[in-house]
Amino acid sequence: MISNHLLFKLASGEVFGPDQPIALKLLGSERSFQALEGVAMELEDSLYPLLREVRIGINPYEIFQDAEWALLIGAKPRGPGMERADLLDINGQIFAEQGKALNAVASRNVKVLVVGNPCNTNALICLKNAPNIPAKNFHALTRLDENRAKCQLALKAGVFYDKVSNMTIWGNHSTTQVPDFLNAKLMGTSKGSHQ
Ligand SMILES: NC(=O)C1=CN([C@@H]2O[C@H](COP(=O)(O)OP(=O)(O)OC[C@H]3O[C@@H](n4cnc5c(N)ncnc54)[C@H](O)[C@@H]3O)[C@@H](O)[C@H]2O)C=CC1
Ligand SMILES: O=C([O-])CC(=O)C(=O)O
Repeated sequence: MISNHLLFKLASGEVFGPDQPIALKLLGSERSFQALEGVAMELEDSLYPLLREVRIGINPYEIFQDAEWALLIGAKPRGPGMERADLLDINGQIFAEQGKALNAVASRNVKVLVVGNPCNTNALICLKNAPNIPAKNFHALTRLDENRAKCQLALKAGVFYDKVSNMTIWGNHSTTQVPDFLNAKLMGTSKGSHQ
């Protein structure tokens, strides 16, 4: 679901800008390969001026060859009653394998963004399996939590969310996370002193 949204933003230039041509190499699993073929056709049908190549496959050692950016999304999502940590057994292996493949064939300066949950732990697993890529190039997608906290404060205060600033989140993308709303500011004033 997430990839389907992101791919069309990447192809249209919304992510890397209107002057940056892009080659998309899409890694799927055996089970999802038919769906992947469909997505590739939709991308080709769209004739995006910046989209120079679409390639699909299920072997990370082929798909990650010379990659400059690796957006690691493909993984199992939570089911009802599950915590993100419950996905570790299933998804952890995926990111160990993908880390090894990145280490072997990607650009030495590849930027890696791990989205699949538990994203912080998976990012660490990926990093540990890719010792030849700088650790600073690995990120876990926790921006969602900052956005979420900003939106919740804005809704509560009845203001648009551009009026919320200084909102920080600490910790994992998980139930142990601490959104620091005490230091957040609403319309430039501290939340604590705002009426
Ligand atoms: N960090 C964050 O803020 C967020 C993270 N997530 C996580 O992102 C992941 C994807 O979520 P959705 O797109 O909603 O799931 P989805 O189930 O709609 O799509 C996942 C896709 O990954 C594919 N896949 C599974 N194993 C794979 C592998 N080894 N290699 C390549 N592809 C593989 C599946 O066939 C499926 O097409 C989940 O782990 C979810 O928990 C979801 C929302 C926010
Ligand atoms: O809740 C989930 O499992 C998906 C996710 O990470 C989020 O929306 O924060």
